[in-house]
Amino acid sequence: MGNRSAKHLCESIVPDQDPLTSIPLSGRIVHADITRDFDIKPTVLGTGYSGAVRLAEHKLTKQQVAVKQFSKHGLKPHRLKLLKSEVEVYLRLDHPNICRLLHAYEGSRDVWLVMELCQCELYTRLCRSKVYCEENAADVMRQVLQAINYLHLHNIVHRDLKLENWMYGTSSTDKDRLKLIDFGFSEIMASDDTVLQMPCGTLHYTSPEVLSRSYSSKCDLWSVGVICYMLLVGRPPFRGATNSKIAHAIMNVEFPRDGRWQYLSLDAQDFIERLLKKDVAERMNASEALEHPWLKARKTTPSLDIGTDVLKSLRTFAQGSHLRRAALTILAYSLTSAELEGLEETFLDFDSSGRGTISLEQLKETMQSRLRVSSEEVGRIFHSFDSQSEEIQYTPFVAALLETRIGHHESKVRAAFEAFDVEGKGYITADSLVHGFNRLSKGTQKSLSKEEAEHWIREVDFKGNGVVNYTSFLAALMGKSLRGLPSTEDLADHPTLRIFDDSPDGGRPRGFTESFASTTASTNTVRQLLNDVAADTDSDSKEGKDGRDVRDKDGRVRSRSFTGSVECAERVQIRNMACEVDERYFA
Ligand SMILES: Nc1ncnc2c1ncn2[C@@H]1O[C@H](COP(=O)(O)OP(=O)(O)OP(=O)(O)O)[C@@H](O)[C@H]1O
Repeated sequence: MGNRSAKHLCESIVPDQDPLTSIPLSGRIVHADITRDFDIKPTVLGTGYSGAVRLAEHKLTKQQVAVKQFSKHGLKPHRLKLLKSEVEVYLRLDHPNICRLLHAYEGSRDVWLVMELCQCELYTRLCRSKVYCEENAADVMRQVLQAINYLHLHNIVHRDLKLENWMYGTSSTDKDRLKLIDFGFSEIMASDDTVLQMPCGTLHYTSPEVLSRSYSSKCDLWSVGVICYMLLVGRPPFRGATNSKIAHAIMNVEFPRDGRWQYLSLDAQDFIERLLKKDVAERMNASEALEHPWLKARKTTPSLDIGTDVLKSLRTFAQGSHLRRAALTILAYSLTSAELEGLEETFLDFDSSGRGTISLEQLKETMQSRLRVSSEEVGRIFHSFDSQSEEIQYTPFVAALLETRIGHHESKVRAAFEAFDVEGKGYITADSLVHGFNRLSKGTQKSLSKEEAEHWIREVDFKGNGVVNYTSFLAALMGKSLRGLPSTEDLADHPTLRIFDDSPDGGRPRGFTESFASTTASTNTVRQLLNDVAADTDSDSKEGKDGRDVRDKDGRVRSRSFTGSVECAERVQIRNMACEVDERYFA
């Protein structure tokens, strides 16, 4: 026994590789103790089978999150299997109606799931209001089914759907957005027709076939029917004084159609009846339920603001550099629903079929009909997402819409930069990109060749010194149109100015314009330096005066180095290039 516990203690629960994103540097998976980054507060947000879920705060950003902790110590094999499955499933999920898993930490003894902080349970709201009107209940059911449809289309069965496992978001626009939590009994099925046997869930919500130990993902639709009945009628459909009486009612008794039931619309009654079918073949699946007239009649018309701003962002994303796309995606994965405010709606507007992902066909349909974009351009935008499947997932999609919000997330932008700056040098190089990507990428995840990495750097390296510092990174993320550098072969015909720090440690010279960012004083300093360069005051370099070029022995224009004025002691190097410093950037 002792040996077995020791073995389980060593077993890794959190995978090395993020199953959700093709970008290995997302930072969602952390093999370290959570206390390195978060302070766990004494506040208990809720308690369940696995223990307390607590409030925690990020040490640097002060962001508040919900943390579920599991001890790996002495777990029985079936608990270990469930825990692994919970982590594996949760890491794959990316949908506006699923509580966002921001990080999975694993230390030597514990695993921590760091989730966005939700506000209150659907259960609590129902207890307060006793019953939901049909309008509100239909809104809840649509959100519930969107999440379930997404899970089932990805061959995931939840197996514990109940009022307590749906929570509302925290922000003002998010307060009516439902989020599914708790994937403790979820399982990834090998295929659509996998037959499951393990009895699990919460009895009041459990389907007859789960009790008979032979079931499919349709068991979730039964639980959805129970939730809907409870919202509209105010009590569970299958009752009994003991567990065996409840189980008997589920297996053999029709649910009661008295009390509030009689006052429900025929559509609402039909909706519940089609979900609470004991015969699985007759029960609606999630996409059929989403098409039911009771929900269809209430579907809000798509918002009209899929407009030019969305189109502009999608275009900038598609035309932007690879580094920008990857960095925005990493940033989006680190944001909570509250921080993505408004963008969820845009995604759901595009996702007209309720799949929880956007296919090329869907993107075409929406962009051609509502934005009048050509089919070719939609194709270009779609392929810029570089998706591994034939669909765009939720977070990469909203990443494309983030450009106007970069300024709101300074600390997270910095974290995204640090993810690329693998060696912590303060700038990103092609080598650090290759190292970062290839250290973590295995199998399906993207690996990066040196050539590709150099190309990524060149696309945003407006200073032309082969590295990307934080200022350039930030500018690139904000979609500032910094002029791209010519390829090295064109340099002789396309003069550029490069300004370098004196590099006393003999290290690689680094563009110092980063410290000038966006102040008038900085602009003036740059201008001063440019003037010094133009005046060419270096007494050792007579050849360069009067506009004459310095040439090497083959007659090619040569770089000149000299020291500027006394006030500007930095060393300035001129290459045979025109100034590529983007004036707008310093304005
Ligand atoms: N992201 C969150 N934000 C705020 N509170 C949360 C969050 N996640 C969970 N909680 C609270 O913690 C409670 C327990 O969480 P959860 O259901 O995930 O744990 P569990 O141990 O798997 O529970 P169960 O016994 O239902 O299986 C929830 O009912 C809820 O009140």
